Amino acid sequence: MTIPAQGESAGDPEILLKVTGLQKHFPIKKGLLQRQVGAVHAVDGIDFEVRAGETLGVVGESGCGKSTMGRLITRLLEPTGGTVEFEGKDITHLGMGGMRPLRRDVQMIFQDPYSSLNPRHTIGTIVGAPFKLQGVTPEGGLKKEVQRLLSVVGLNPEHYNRYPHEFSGGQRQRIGIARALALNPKLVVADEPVSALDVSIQAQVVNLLDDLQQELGLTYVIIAHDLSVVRHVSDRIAVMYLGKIVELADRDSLYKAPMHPYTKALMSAVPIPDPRRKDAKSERILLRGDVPSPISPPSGCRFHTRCWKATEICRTTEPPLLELKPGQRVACHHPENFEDQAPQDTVLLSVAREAAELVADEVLAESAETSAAVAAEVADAGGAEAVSASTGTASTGTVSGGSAAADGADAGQESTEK
Ligand SMILES: Nc1ncnc2c1ncn2[C@@H]1O[C@H](COP(=O)(O)OP(=O)(O)OP(=O)(O)O)[C@@H](O)[C@H]1O
Repeated sequence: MTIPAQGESAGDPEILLKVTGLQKHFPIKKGLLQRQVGAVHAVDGIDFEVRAGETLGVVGESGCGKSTMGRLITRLLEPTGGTVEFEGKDITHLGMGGMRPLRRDVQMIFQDPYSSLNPRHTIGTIVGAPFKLQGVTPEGGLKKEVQRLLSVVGLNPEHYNRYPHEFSGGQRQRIGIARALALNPKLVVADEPVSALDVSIQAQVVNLLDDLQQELGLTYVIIAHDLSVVRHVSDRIAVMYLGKIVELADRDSLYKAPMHPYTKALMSAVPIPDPRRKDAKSERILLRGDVPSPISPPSGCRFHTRCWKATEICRTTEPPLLELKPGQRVACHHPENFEDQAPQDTVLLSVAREAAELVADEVLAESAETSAAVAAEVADAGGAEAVSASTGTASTGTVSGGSAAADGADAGQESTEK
């Protein structure tokens, strides 16, 4: 599968889904007259595209708006603002009739295989329901097609007449997948498809999704709260925080050199097995507190209340999502592994100083070292970016303000020189 570079033209046939300025504000109503007194800014202006045949992973902590985004792009929810285009057609406000053909092309797999299947229906009825709803009779008859779908997802077609409670969690999720595949969709949105399953079963279901993609040429948007699930299956990853996309990059760039501090924090929460580092002590970035309320999100950069790099500009000015490196978009004034976007702003906010206490010195040092290593690589490639990336190192040193970070920056410098 070849994926074209980012930023291609809007009419690109490779782009299956295009989302522009998408918003969902849930009104908060009070009193007898149910007057609107506020709104939950669940999704607050996001832009991205999904290319045919790719897997876009969407990650972020609970409450960041991932499920709402999934429901908006499958049109299970009506957006408050922005547009959704599917195969170049604006589907943002299509009514029931207009959506009918699209329901075949876009399917959703839900998180909870226990509650998403009707316990009173046999799996034959459940998997066959999409045909009935669309008024389609499959070639060879409904029963035969349902049995074929069951075997495609690795279930015994003879179990056609059994009920959901007779299956394990992993098997039930396979039933959900068979139902989603029934009408041969183009796009499948999977909302936390494995988080309700045992860890040992999770890999099986993720592998099944991967195999089905190869066989059927599916396009996926896979939503997960951490990076461990999407890591192996995604071509690109969007990181969401409080209703916004803060970083969107191809998988390898994101893992090699995350640019948003939030991405870095999410990544440090997932231990990555690396035999070369088996003796190294694993350091983690701890995020203080919960995601702030989406009813009144923080001003400027929404992550500034938990970020160890936050300065005044982060509190006052919202950073736009910019493509700072090819294939890597980030919304940050002081990105990791890259040139500082607001180098004049060096005084840390007090919240950032407190957050830095939670970020181990070793992490800050390692952060500086990675920045320098990336700078060296870019320099090897002969890009002018090298200069900026080393400035990024300096910025990490500035942020921590401590000697450890300065040492880290030095260590990084050393590794650049080597
Ligand atoms: N129907 C609704 N009415 C009001 N608020 C809602 C509604 N659905 C979601 N929200 C709120 O919108 C915000 C985003 O929720 P959403 O479920 O999209 O987040 P999420 O990142 O998917 O989290 P989780 O992984 O916990 O599902 C949350 O604060 C949630 O409480």
